[in-house]
Amino acid sequence: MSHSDEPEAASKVKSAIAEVPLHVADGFMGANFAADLCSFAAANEAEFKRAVVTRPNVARELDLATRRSFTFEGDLGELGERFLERVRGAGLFEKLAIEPVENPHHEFLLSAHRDDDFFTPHTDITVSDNRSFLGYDRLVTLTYYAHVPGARFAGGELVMHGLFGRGEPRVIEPANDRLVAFPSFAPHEVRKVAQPGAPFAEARFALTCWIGRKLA
Ligand SMILES: O=C(O)CCC(=O)C(=O)O
Ligand SMILES: [Fe+2]
Repeated sequence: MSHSDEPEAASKVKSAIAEVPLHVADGFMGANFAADLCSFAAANEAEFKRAVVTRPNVARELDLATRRSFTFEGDLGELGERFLERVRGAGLFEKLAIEPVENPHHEFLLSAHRDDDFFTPHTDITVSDNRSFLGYDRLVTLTYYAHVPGARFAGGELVMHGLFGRGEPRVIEPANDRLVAFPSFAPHEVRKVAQPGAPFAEARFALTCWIGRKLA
């Protein structure tokens, strides 16, 4: 490559990384699974706790200015197995152009966003000072959305941001039975949900599954 090619080559790299890969699959699990997930969440309402955040040197912290929602960190039982079975056959690493990992680690989080809940822009990775907290490096984030028919909520869109503030934000509705997959390093946010007075059972439920590589 001649010296004069460099500026153009550099700008290609920058535009290539401004938009990160994203895969959206509607009807990913089927209506029965979505309904089962909503029933499971409703039956376990008492086990949902205020969501926490991780930051350098702090493994878990309540920070309601950054993240406001409720999360269930217990065992999902057969729902987790059903989900993973479908994920394994879906070629999601390939769809995101990420090298698949042998024997990956999976982590689940079931969340409920209710009235006024949100998650400000963030990435799902841990680096340097907080890398050891999880015991694995997150590579792929999956979010699967479910809510009961007629759930009264507005907002709650997932917004994918370009890297370094570049590119156009991509706005994805949390449609029932929709899967969204993206590299865990991608900045994203959950816009505020509005559902004044709605019961827990009508929350915007999301099953997040992180797939990653175990730390050596
Ligand atoms: O619920 C969503 O749409 C995404 C949640 C999220 O970003 C997370 O749990 O890290
Ligand atoms: Fe996230």
